[in-house]
Amino acid sequence: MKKISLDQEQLSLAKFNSSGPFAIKGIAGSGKTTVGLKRLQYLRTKATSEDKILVVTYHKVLTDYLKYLGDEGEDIFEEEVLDNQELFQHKKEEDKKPCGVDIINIDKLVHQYYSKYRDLKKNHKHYKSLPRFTSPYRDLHETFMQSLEILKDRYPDSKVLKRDYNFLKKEIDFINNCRIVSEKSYQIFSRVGRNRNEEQKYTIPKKSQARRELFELRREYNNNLIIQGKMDFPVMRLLAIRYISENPPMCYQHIIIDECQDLDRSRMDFLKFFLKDNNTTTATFLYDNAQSIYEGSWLGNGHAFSSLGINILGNRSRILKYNYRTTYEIQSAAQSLIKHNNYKQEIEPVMINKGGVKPFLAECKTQADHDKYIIDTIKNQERNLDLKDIIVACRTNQEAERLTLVISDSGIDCTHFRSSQNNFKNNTVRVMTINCTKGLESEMVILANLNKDVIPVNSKDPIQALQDLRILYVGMTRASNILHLVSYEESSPFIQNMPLDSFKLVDLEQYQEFVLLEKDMKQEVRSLISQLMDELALFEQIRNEYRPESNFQECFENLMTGVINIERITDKAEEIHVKLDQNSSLKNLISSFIETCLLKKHLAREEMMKFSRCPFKMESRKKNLEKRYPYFSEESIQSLASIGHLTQQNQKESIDYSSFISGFSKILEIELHNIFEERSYFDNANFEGTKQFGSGTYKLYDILKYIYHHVSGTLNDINESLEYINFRKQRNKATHAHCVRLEEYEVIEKEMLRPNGIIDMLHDQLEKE
Ligand SMILES: Nc1ncnc2c1ncn2[C@@H]1O[C@H](COP(=O)(O)OP(=O)(O)OP(=O)(O)O)[C@@H](O)[C@H]1O
Repeated sequence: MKKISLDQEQLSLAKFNSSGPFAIKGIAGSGKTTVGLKRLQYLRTKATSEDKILVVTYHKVLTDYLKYLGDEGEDIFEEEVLDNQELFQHKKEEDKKPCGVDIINIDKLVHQYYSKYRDLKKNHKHYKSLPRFTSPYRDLHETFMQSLEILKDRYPDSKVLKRDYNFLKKEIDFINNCRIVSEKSYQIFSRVGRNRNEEQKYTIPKKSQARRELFELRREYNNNLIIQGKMDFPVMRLLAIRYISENPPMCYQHIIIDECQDLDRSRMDFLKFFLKDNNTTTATFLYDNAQSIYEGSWLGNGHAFSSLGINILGNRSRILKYNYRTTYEIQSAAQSLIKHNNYKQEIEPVMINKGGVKPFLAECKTQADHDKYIIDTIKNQERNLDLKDIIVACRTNQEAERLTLVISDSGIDCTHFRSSQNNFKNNTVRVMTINCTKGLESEMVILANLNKDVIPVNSKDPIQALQDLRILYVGMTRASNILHLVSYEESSPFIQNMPLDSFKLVDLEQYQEFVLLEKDMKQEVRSLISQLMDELALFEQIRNEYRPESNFQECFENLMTGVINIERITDKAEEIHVKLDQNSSLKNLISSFIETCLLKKHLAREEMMKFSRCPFKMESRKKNLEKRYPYFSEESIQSLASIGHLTQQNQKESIDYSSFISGFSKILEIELHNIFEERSYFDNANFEGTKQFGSGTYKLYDILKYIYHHVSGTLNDINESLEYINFRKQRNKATHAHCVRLEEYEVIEKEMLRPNGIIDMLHDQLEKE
């Protein structure tokens, strides 16, 4: 498991040391759960052995995931937790044993107390037949319809009671979930988050006869359930609360609640009973309203903590806005989903440093094509990813069940993750509903069955549509590197509303072509691409490392301008290498550069050309390139165009590799030189300079992208090169956020040179040799 070094803000939140409630709001991937885990570690080392800590999540799957992270990740953090916090001054020296921790999902906890209530009432004339668990849908539906009939007899002219089952049941659940216990409160209750204009017909006016009838329906239904020995979740929670309000439960010194935007009022109220009543207890709330996916969500629908009697003031409410998880491209697509479907996000995310490939959109014709695409995609990744790094998620459990069978039948190990025990250690593909992916993450996520009328289930119901939009947003933001969106017949309107450039559209025929290639061949192509990337990263690296020394500039420029073909590059490099002092780290860099060049030459010659394709003729190719790269010099355009031309002509024959490389090198030479020129801006350390530098790297990046695309012409899944991702890692911030300050850029640079960075890897490699 990777080591994490928390940023300053995260660390200060993990070690926030005053008692009382404390809220951390943050965008998807900003490290809320990570901070929660660190905070748990911190509180644990500080609390006494009599204390207990409760960690609560909404979903069982997330609970299992946290337990897994807790087990695996005893030392996932780089930093030591500091001592001396006032909060723990009461801790005695001799009491060093760690306190106990309960990690549980909220509904399991509710069920425990409901069971106690059931035991207590086993001889009560009305409550004696309470069931152990919730009843099947069929039974609940039956009781509901009976209760509705009673109400219809009572109010024969009622309009609201003529609404369909889903509408009415949702409203009754809403009343129960919000713990609205009198008709008077219901009459004046505002349903935050509903847009009145568009959803007039879905809102029920305040102080109306309709609300009276609905409230009576709720009473009738709740009573009938209990009398008939049936149970649903909202009523179960009310009974559990009734129990703990009369029989105080075992209390906790600290409570951490992850994803608490999903909790409705009854769950939040329930949890409040578990906090010890003393002046050293803490409650940490971790949440993100953009990921609120349930209608009854309390915070998620805009209610304030104060409405729960919880006061979170001043620096007790903090925001995390740096996205550490996803790539720039995935985050942009998720933002575009939100923007183009008219939803406004509370916190504007800031990308930290990751670049990758756009999400793949595969719009298949039939369900069979859809399933095949998913299977091929998984098989295709087998060499690069473990199966457990892949999540396949869809809207419903029924579809998840079906996909699990289909994927298993193709010989891939795969498990349906849901409410039963979920083992995160097993190396199998994880199939689940998108709701269950909440709080999880994975290298690769395949969102399946994104069809019209599946998501949103009912686009005419704006509340449902908003929930489903957030569900899709949650699903998309689970992917750390690769995201596939797959549909068949007709895609979800959410996707149709997004601009096409948010995705990389999959040409299904070409995809098949790649899938059919031999595994070894694929691997070679990947390795070739990554070597090219390495080499370019190295140029950059050398330049960055020796920026302050003027003689380096000369040396570097010699290296660059002397480039005509690969032999010349290596010769020049060797020349410099000989001249350098034995201890110079530049010497090592150049050694590895030479190694890379030679290796590249060896591997690239044959394979590179096999996979190059370019569909244009020379002149149209040039025009196209000019349009695409308006800031490129004429010479660069000419060279790029001839590379394409050359490679196309030589596609099937043995090729003149050195001409290819000379074109390629020419571009590098020109564009890197341009960047060099911009160094004066960079040295001025002002805003403009950074911007200019940003555009400089952008040029280089675009060349890379072009070459990458070119080399991997037929490969639609251009996601396999880790090096590619690494190389781009530090670029996005300067490229896309035009207002990055120089200091920030320097932080990024340091990050590039951090331990285990590219330089270290090269040194290690050399040492091994
Ligand atoms: N300071 C950091 N440095 C590097 N990686 C980090 C840092 N903070 C968090 N991460 C990583 O970012 C990813 C997302 O973190 P985490 O799951 O805690 O975010 P989250 O805010 O809970 O996300 P979500 O709300 O989407 O579930 C994890 O892989 C985590 O290891």
